[in-house]
Amino acid sequence: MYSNDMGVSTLRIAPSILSADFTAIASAIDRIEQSGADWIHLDVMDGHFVPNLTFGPKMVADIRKLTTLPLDVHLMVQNPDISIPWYIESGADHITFHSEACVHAHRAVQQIQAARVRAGISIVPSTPVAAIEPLLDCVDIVLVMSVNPGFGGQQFIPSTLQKVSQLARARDNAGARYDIVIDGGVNQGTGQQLAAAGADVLVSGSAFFQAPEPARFVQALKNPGAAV
Ligand SMILES: O=C(CO)[C@H](O)[C@H](O)COP(=O)(O)O
Ligand SMILES: [Fe+2]
Repeated sequence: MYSNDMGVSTLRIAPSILSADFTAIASAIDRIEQSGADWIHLDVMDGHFVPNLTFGPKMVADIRKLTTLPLDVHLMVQNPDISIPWYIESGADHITFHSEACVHAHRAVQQIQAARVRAGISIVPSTPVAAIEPLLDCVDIVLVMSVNPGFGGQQFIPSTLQKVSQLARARDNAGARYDIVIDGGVNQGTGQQLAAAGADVLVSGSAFFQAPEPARFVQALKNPGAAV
């Protein structure tokens, strides 16, 4: 559920800099900090796993110097085990990689956690939750893609909601501890549905950077249904 005993929202918001102006990254980080958001989501794309390229570990290290907010690195790269050490070194707090891109996913989770970084596993819209079931007792984050990865500003895929409920139920039944993070097409409408289904963290790129008042936007996502 997305509120605690005191009725305070426990939903966390992770703006993605994918929709920021990369020539003005410090001002984008400032916008995120001023908004009251919880994490900064950093989309690393390699042009192979997804048909787009973004940035690498230097950008993550440079952003690390600007903020103490948790840096949530989303690796959309083939064979992430090769590059995981680069992102550990660059100061990431969380490293999430794709199940579809990594043969030895369990080993990659151990590699990340051995560096005291939170480890996440992600699935694209066509991958079922069952594909990552053997990892659910050891990961810190499950990132469910609600669009096909590669680009911001796409439309939310509704079948994601069922995956979120399935993951929330599986966690309760097993006493596991992962955060359920949803990435792609999040806005106030889809955010409300995702919160009700059991999401813990909402990533928002285009909607966050288009919002005229980022702090108001973050509050509205955290408190679905409330007038803010
Ligand atoms: O991983 C991603 C794309 O692959 C981005 O994090 C995601 O798409 C966020 O952008 P938006 O909120 O505009 O959908
Ligand atoms: Fe992402």
